[in-house]
Amino acid sequence: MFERSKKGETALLIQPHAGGPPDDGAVEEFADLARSAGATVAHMLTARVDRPNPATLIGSGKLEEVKAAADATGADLILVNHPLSPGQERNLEKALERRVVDRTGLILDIFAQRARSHEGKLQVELAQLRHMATRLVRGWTHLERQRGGSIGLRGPGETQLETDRRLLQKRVEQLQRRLEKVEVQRTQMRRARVRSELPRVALVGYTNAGKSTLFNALTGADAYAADLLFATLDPTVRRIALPGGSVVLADTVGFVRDLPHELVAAFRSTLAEAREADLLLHVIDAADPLRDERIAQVDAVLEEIGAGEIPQLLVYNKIDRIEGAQARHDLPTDGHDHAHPKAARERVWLSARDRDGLGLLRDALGARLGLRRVSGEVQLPPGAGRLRARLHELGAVLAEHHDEHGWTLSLDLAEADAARIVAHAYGEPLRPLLLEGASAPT
Ligand SMILES: Nc1nc2c(ncn2[C@@H]2O[C@H](COP(=O)(O)OP(=O)(O)OP(=O)(O)O)[C@@H](O)[C@H]2O)c(=O)[nH]1
Repeated sequence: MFERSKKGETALLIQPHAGGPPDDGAVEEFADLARSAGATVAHMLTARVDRPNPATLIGSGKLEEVKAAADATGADLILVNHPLSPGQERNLEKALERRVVDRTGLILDIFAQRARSHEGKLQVELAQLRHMATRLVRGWTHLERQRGGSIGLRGPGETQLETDRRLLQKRVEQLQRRLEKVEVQRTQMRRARVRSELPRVALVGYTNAGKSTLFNALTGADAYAADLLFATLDPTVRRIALPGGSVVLADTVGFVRDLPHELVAAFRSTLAEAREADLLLHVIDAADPLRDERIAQVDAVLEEIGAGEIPQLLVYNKIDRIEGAQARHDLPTDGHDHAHPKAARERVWLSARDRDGLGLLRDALGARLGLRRVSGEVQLPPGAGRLRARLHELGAVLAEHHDEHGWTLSLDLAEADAARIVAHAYGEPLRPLLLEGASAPT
């Protein structure tokens, strides 16, 4: 649905900052975002804005400097790492004679490129239209047409910009109705999963940390992973089998620092996967020099979406990129380190790409979720053929004996599977039989 520009645009980046020196991490992250949208970064400028200019955000001297740098580097797009009002955006475009896109516009563009599911596409289109609606005012210069640019205009942009507000409003309403329907379906699916009583685990983490790669490694699914930001836009949900039973694993959207509020709202149903999880697997790029900052930024977003209190297991991924690093499992430390309050959290160090350390993660997950195995003997009446077949399918049958009363089965299986199969599919009476003979958890 969303086409990438054939030829990458050349962008000049502006990093506004107040007081003190500019934050290098923020500048680098913004450059990553720009590249992720398909732009070539020609130049970066910082601009001190202690007292933001209401018309153009940056002062007139800086504006001249930006214009000169843009001319010298042949930049055809200006990206500003700060929210711009529609008026500021317009004034800057006029002064710089180039298209200007703010941070939210850039992130929306990336989301538009990466949306995979029907719901994800609807969510992005709605967020883009809302962002755009405020900019549809008289005097729009349509610079993008003359210059053939595309960042910030992909998705619905090309056609909707030329329509009037009434049409835009109609489309917004239509999208809202469709989304409501999809959200109802998603909620029903989630409820069904809750009823299945399986523990729910959600992968969260800074964008590009390796969530999709880990999801694929754990599920064997061939979901899309790319060395670009936001490869994951739509959560993929799968059941995975652990030694002590099954859990439901959800992949979620990659987080960035200061996720624009429009996007948090647009992705509320997607983010609900994280909010409603029993445990979060917080995936971290262990080789990222800014990894501690990233952890704090993800924690801040989790806090914002109401998932701040959900227990986490930290997964330090990409150990193959750290010399001498080996897969390992650090149990949570009891002593509370005040300088690093999060230092006490449980961690697993692994490489999702090389599938190194996955066993440690599976065991840690099982232990953390209290997954246990049960074993014992159970007698099945002759009519319980389906249950017997199901138990065989699960590999739960160690031995069996058949006589005129039916089957006597010697079983070993996950407690959750036992409870689920027996209680839900075949009626309560069989449950005590199985659990009576249960051995101590392994
Ligand atoms: N060296 C190395 N690279 C990895 C590892 N895991 C993932 N990657 C790479 O990191 C990049 C990002 O991986 P993804 O799985 O798409 O990351 P993500 O967290 O899902 O990204 P978003 O969707 O942007 O949030 C890809 O190029 C992966 O191949 C790893 O263990 N080692």
